[in-house]
Amino acid sequence: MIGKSYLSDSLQLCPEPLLPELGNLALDQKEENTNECTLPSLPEADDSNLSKREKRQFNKLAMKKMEAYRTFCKLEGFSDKPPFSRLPRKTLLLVNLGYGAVGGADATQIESIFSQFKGFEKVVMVHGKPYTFVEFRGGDDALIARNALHEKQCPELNSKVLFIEFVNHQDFAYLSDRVYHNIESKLASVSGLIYKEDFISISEEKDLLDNIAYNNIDNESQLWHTIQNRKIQHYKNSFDYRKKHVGSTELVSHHEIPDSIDLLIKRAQSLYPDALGSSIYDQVSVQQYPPGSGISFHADSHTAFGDCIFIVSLLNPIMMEFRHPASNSLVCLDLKPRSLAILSGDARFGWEHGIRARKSDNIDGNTRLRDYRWSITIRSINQNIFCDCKYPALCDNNTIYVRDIRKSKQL
Ligand SMILES: O=C(O)CCC(=O)C(=O)O
Ligand SMILES: [Fe+2]
Repeated sequence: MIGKSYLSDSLQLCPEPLLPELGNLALDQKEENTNECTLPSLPEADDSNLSKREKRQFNKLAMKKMEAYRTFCKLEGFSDKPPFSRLPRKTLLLVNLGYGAVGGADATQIESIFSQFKGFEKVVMVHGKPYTFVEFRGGDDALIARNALHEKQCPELNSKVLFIEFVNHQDFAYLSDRVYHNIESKLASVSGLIYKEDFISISEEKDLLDNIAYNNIDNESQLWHTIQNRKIQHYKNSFDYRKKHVGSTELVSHHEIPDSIDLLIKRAQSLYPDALGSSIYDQVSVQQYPPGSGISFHADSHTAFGDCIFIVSLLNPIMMEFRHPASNSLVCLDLKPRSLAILSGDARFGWEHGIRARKSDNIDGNTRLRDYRWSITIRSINQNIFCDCKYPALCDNNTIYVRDIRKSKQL
């Protein structure tokens, strides 16, 4: 299936693309002091060979295209710079085709169009939005599909003309994942990541919330730090977020690890002895995430902490994402309340993890509003303050700061 060009042969003599860079040009030019993408005046169809009818057709389409691009930018909040790429990317954005678009289509229809192209992976529709994302295995595959369909009439869609752009999938949370048929295959794609639901019971969760998490949260006691809108409390050993290290004396928490958290450590160690070993887990951070808050992508300091980190989630679910700079992969893991996530091996050292600061998560195409979520992150201390992993991009072993600490401790 190759779409027919939407205009007559005479117009096809125009240099490609037919609507030259309208979208990109339009969206690159932002007027100062407005939140909206502003678009330049429409290009004139000035080919003197064109009939009046063809000129009208051209202008009508140019107008439609501009409106679709503007709507997309507005709905996605790209007021500064639209996320379109001039280079081929594995993700295509169908700017004017979605649930809410005029002449909209459903996922099956779109899938049947794109699955005819090599490398097609999946269609991601966004509820209530007039655009759709289509993922391919790679940019080269996506390029072939775009060349065949962009600005062409699509016979399967009542001859609708599609406008298609490349986007970087990491700019859109709901694009992040590849297709995983089950949670096991998803976990297998992030080596060293272990995930277990119902790690604690409902009554244990309630006890942890009442006695540890809610404890003094509204009281501006010294114990709580606020970073990126989330509240943090440390036990036993504190973490200095500015220096990205443990051990800064003014921040050392003098609070012992409560028994109820100690119990979690023992349980996790007995369930996963291979991953957690017999290390001493003596750095605990309790964190509250109000809706809209998150934690930037990061790999926990390699030189501050030991080989394994684990996270117990409480109260409400949240989407955590894992990003692998070496392969540009992104994997989403919906962390359910009462679950346990263990980051060991590659998941600990070679992947970054993070939680986007937003008010909802997209779960299988549905928007789920966020609510308050708590977490307990448990780590051991890397006593040597040294790391020889194979991920220099994520490793702090050679930073001047870490070298200085080693020197000062004569390590
Ligand atoms: O709250 C979480 O689930 C993750 C926390 C985390 O990654 C960290 O504190 O380093
Ligand atoms: Fe972390």
